[in-house]
Amino acid sequence: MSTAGHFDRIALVGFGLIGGSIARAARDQGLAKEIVTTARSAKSRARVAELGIVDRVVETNAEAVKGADLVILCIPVGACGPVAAEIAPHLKPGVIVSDVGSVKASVVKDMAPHLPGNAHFVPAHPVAGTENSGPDSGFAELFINRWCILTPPEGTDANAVDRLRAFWTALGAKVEIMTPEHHDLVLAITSHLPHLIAYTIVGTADELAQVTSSEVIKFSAGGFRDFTRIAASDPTMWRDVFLANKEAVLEMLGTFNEDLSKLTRAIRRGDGEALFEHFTRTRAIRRGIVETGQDSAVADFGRPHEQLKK
Ligand SMILES: NC(=O)C1=CN([C@@H]2O[C@H](COP(=O)(O)OP(=O)(O)OC[C@H]3O[C@@H](n4cnc5c(N)ncnc54)[C@H](O)[C@@H]3O)[C@@H](O)[C@H]2O)C=CC1
Ligand SMILES: O=C(O)C(=O)Cc1ccc(O)cc1
Repeated sequence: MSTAGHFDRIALVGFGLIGGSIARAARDQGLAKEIVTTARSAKSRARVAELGIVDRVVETNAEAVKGADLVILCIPVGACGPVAAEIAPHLKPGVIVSDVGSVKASVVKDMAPHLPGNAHFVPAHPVAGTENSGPDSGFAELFINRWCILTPPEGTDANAVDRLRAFWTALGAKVEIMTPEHHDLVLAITSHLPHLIAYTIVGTADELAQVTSSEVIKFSAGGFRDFTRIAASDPTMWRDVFLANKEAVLEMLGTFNEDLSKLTRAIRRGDGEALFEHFTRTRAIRRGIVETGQDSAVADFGRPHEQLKK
């Protein structure tokens, strides 16, 4: 089939938020003759079958990938290496193998050694998501107007990269290519550190002696409420992200702590000028994001398709 972004058989290993969203969008856009997915427990297989989005739901990853032209691992980054080893003997020659992990260098390092020479490995990260997980959490519009970053290792077949780019474009995403290392540095500051800060502050508020938990809930209308959404994100996924992107996160955390110390000092010294100057600069950054339409990734979760396109 030569239609851009189309594959005869797509195998999704993992049917959670991202796997389920890819399945819904690919089906809506007619991007595959057949979509197969893995669901490991009998309960989740029954649920995925009931949803009626994919053509087949199977128990093992080996069975899912057999005969597939595009295989996408939609599982926590820590599971990508072992799953690559598990599926390798069952891959069709010429298959494109990809993933959706939030960290890229570790996924490349963990997966690449297991994949056969006749498979094309094109790692990907759709920079789009929510705090929800599981088979019911996905939606077809998730990737519309969001970035999807591809990090193909040097020497990857250009045609395979083009085909995966066309696939993500057909799902509604804007595609950019960069190295895994650069991806991990950028995402450490734009995604991983914000999640760590949210996990920290919600935990801190929960442990306060002077303020009760019921007061925290009652008066959470300010910034705290936004942090609680992020801090509700999947624990397995985020444990793996911080273990896998350790170096870049620690580097960004060092800079963050220095900047936090500067603001702490300004508050202690009553330096209103320093605070005002800092807040003015950050307000301009937010306004720049809004003007270029980049804020929708945060603001649009859960909105119906028609609103998302506006
Ligand atoms: N949640 C988000 O907002 C985003 C997540 N990502 C990345 O997408 C990947 C998947 O995340 P979600 O879909 O959110 O998670 P999820 O928790 O909704 O789904 C993950 C699925 O993988 C399955 N799974 C785990 N280990 C497996 C294995 N060894 N074999 C087969 N299935 C296995 C789980 O049973 C579950 O169904 C992660 O690597 C994450 O970093 C990327 C962009 C956004
Ligand atoms: O829920 C949110 O605000 C997110 O930031 C979603 C998200 C989580 C992980 C990613 O790698 C990309 C996007």
